[in-house]
Parts: sequence; structure tokens; C-alpha cells
Amino acid sequence: MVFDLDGTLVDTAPDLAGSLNHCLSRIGLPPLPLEIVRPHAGHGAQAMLREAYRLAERPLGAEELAEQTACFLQHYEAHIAVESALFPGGIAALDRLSEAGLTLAICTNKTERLARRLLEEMELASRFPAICGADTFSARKPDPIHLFGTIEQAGGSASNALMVGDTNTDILAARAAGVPSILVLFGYDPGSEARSGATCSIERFSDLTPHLIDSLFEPRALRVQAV
Ligand SMILES: O=C(O)COP(=O)(O)O
Ligand SMILES: [Mg+2]
Repeated sequence: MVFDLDGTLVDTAPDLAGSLNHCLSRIGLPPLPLEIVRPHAGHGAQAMLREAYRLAERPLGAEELAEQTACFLQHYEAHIAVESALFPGGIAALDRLSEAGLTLAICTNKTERLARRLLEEMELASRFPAICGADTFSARKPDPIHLFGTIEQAGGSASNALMVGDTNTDILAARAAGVPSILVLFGYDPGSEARSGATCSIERFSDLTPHLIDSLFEPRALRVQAV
């Protein structure tokens, strides 16, 4: 069972917003409120910086973007697990799935180093035999190479794996790999494409049960009949 990290398992938006606002304060811009930052939190440091400059109607050249991205990542690494927390019901869901015999893995577009650091600081790393980031393989989500590599590192096979994510990037990777996908609706960007592309969606972690997972592996004909 492969989890995306930001916006799916962990609500990292407060610490990402903190690092973004640190970068904005250096150039005299006021901090952005969390609710403005949250929808962009799953798209990486550069996307968040671009959006903040756009909102401030301030031009952003390649050199400044590179310099501010470095500043963001340095600040973020040092403040990665200050306010970040599992979404409600996350621990119970991980316990429930492990007890049901599922192997858990992480496939994130954070760098592997940052993902490991976050999970270690949250004392979650030991639950995941595979923690694979944007730089672990030759390509990142939505390329299925990232998901296939994660499944292999966790000792699984694509025919009995599934992906849980919060953005279309996750759903596209799952579709390209031919694995079922579950879209979490409490994440950062459950846009319409992700909603229509996912095999199913959940409103809360308590909906993520072994029964739901079993239903995703029933023969398609049975599922269609059930509907
Ligand atoms: O950092 C990002 O770009 C997004 O990370 P995620 O893949 O864990 O959502
Ligand atoms: Mg995400």
C-alpha cells in the first residue's frame, strides 16, 4: 500500500507556509495566511514561491527563483516537523492496515532526504520499508517509474499494490502503473481530474479499511454489478 506524503499522510502545510513566509520576509513581503498557501502546498517549493510572487504582483526571474528555492529548502529542512502532523485518524489507519498484513510504503515528490527526515522526526519512518522521493529513481510521479520502484523496494508487485494520494499527480502515476488509486479528499488539491481518475475517494482516514481495499481488487465485473 503506497502512500503519498504531503497532503495525504501528513499535513505539512503549516511548516511549508512557515518556510515560504521566511523567504517572503527577506524581500519585505508580508506573510501569506495558511489558507492561501494550503492548496499549493503539494506542488513543491518552486510552485509555492511562484504563486506567492504572482499574488504580490512581483516579477520573479530565474536567478531569484533559484536563490529563494535554496533559501526555502534550507529553512524547511531545519523546521520540517514543527507543526506538521498526521491527518486525523492517520495512526489508527496505519495500525489497522499493518495489522491486516499490508506492507506500507511512501512515494513522494519531496526529496528522499527530506521525506526521511520528516518521517524520522515524527517517529514514523520504521513503519515504511520503502521511502522513495523525487530523486530516488530516474523519474518522479506522475511517471510510473517512481511508483514501480517504490513497490519493488517494498518487496511487492504492481498486481497487488495500490496508491493513496491527494493530487492528480498521484492518480496519474497510479493509472500509468495500472494500480488502483484512492484519492483523499482532505488533502491539498483534489481537483476534478483527480476525482474522476481515481478508483475511489475517501473523506477521512476512518474510511480506509481492509474491506475497502479488498473491494478494489474484486474482478471488475463484480464491481460493476454491485454498482
Ligand atoms: O513536495 C512535493 O512536491 C509534493 O510532495 P508529495 O508528493 O508527498 O505530495
Ligand atoms: Mg501530496
